[in-house]
Amino acid sequence: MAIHLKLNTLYHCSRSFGTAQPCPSYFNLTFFHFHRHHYPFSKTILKHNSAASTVVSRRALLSSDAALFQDVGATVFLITGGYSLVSVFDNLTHRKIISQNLSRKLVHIISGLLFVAAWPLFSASPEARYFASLAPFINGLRLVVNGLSLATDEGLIKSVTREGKPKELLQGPLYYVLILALSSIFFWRDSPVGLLLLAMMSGGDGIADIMGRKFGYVKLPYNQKKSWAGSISMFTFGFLISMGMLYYFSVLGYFQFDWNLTAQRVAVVSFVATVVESLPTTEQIDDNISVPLATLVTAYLCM
Ligand SMILES: C/C(=C\COP(=O)(O)O)CCC[C@H](C)CCC[C@H](C)CCCC(C)C
Ligand SMILES: Nc1ccn([C@@H]2O[C@H](COP(=O)(O)OP(=O)(O)O)[C@@H](O)[C@H]2O)c(=O)n1
Repeated sequence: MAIHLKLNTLYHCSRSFGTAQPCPSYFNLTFFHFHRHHYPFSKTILKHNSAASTVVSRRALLSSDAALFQDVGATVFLITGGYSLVSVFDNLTHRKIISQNLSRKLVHIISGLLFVAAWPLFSASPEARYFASLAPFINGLRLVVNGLSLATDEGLIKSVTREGKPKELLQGPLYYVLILALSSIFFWRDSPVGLLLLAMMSGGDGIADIMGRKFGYVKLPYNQKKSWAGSISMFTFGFLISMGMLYYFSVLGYFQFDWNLTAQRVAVVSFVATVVESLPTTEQIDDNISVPLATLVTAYLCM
């Protein structure tokens, strides 16, 4: 009789615990399935395996608890951070230190980039991505409740809308947080596509607005509402932020890149996203949908 040890879910948590060790997903604890085969095995070996499996299962349970606490802590940090960010910019707008438009754009840039930068705080458990998505989903709920005027959070409305109308929360800001949530679920730390998508939406598109409003005297020939300064800024900063994000995650061990090839590919992705953002289609489709979509398709085709 042979013992065939089948571990249900084993996840190597190199980062979370500093050493590569088996770490099960906490909701999908490792269940040891013993399949008895008809091979001669002495009781001693059976006892040894049984004792060993008890040790491993205890360690697995401990590491799964640690992973759960780690993910809950990181989620609380993100949610708290999101609320704090909005209230800081509400304060700055209220005290007229910055304009409402600049406040919205800085929240647009900072929230998305810090959200992604915080992904390594989560454990290596398969469920970690869902915990991370809670922060944008909870903010989305907040945007819907205030956008439908079921509640009135003046600070939120002032710091993330153009004209201070609650209904505005149901457009750009809501699409934005939904893209954050979906990117963490479908791409997470497993694919550079999600990083590029958020770098272009948060960093590139956000900076295009700031630079375009400030220096956008020369308009684009095909779109009088957008300018060369805005688009060139989107391409340049979108590229740099994307490369910075890829470098950050590669230093943490999530990816390894051929940087020359990657730079060329990211340049193509940034260019396509910039062209899409410059098109006169904002009335039909929000930039917070068109830019991530263009980035996603181009990154899939060339990354
Ligand atoms: C203002 C925003 C989008 C509007 O975009 P646009 O219409 O100008 O193109 C961003 C809305 C952000 C949201 C209210 C808060 C999101 C917080 C995020 C999920 C978590 C950030 C955590 C970090 C540690 C600060
Ligand atoms: N490529 C771009 C993007 C924005 N902008 C400037 O930024 C303003 C807001 O751009 P937008 O309509 O894309 O703003 P959001 O939809 O991102 O909030 C535009 O009206 C332009 O003044 C630009 O000049 N060039």
